Amino acid sequence: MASPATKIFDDRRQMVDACAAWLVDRIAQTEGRFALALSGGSTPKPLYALLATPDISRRIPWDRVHVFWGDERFVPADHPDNNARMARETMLSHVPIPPANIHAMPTDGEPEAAAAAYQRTLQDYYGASALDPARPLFDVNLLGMGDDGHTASLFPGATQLDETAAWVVAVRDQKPETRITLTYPALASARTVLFMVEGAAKQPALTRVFAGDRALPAARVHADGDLVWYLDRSAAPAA
Ligand SMILES: O=C1O[C@H](COP(=O)(O)O)[C@@H](O)[C@H](O)[C@H]1O
Repeated sequence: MASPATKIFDDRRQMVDACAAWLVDRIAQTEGRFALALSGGSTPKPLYALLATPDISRRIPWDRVHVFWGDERFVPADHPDNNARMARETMLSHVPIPPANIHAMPTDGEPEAAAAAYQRTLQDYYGASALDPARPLFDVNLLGMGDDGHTASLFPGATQLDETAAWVVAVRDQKPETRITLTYPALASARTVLFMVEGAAKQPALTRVFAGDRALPAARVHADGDLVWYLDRSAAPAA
């Protein structure tokens, strides 16, 4: 990876504060609809909770914000592992976002059909079935990274890493649950891709990602616009 923009914070609190402030500004500076792709897992929870606090939430024009997900565990919407449930509980149910602006991944029926349905949702929003790098799908795509270097539900060695046509695919070979994930072309279609990574457990993988080790899925993410890493000091790559 060629010199990613990296911001390193002393701790998680500082990282989350900075990320929220940046996001609020970015939404304010954007005219019309604002498409925000969310990640799941544990890392973004404090960010979502902060965005829902009255002081921050009132500065966000929620009626203009549309939320999507980069990936989802294929479990019922009320399951504790459901990424959209986490975002609803920490943020979306506490802010005045119109329900029609919440575009969760479906998790019923067959995973492949659900992935195809979500691709149609994205294409309807985008207004085209082919991505144009000059007109990104997302204003901001928030991503996380697992200890093994996975991002969204793109895991090391998975066949989905090679997908170049579909925007959304099913991931059947991960345990314990099947997943749905955006593919690299869709993840890249963003004015800003912002990774948030925290904790010493991620430092070894992050060191490899920053060294350009393409075996780790996070290392292969590009952005049509900017790609930025927000890290806490314990996750920061070894020099
Ligand atoms: O499984 C997932 O893991 C990654 C990283 O999660 P974290 O708990 O280590 O923060 C997350 O970005 C992804 O959305 C999620 O489905």
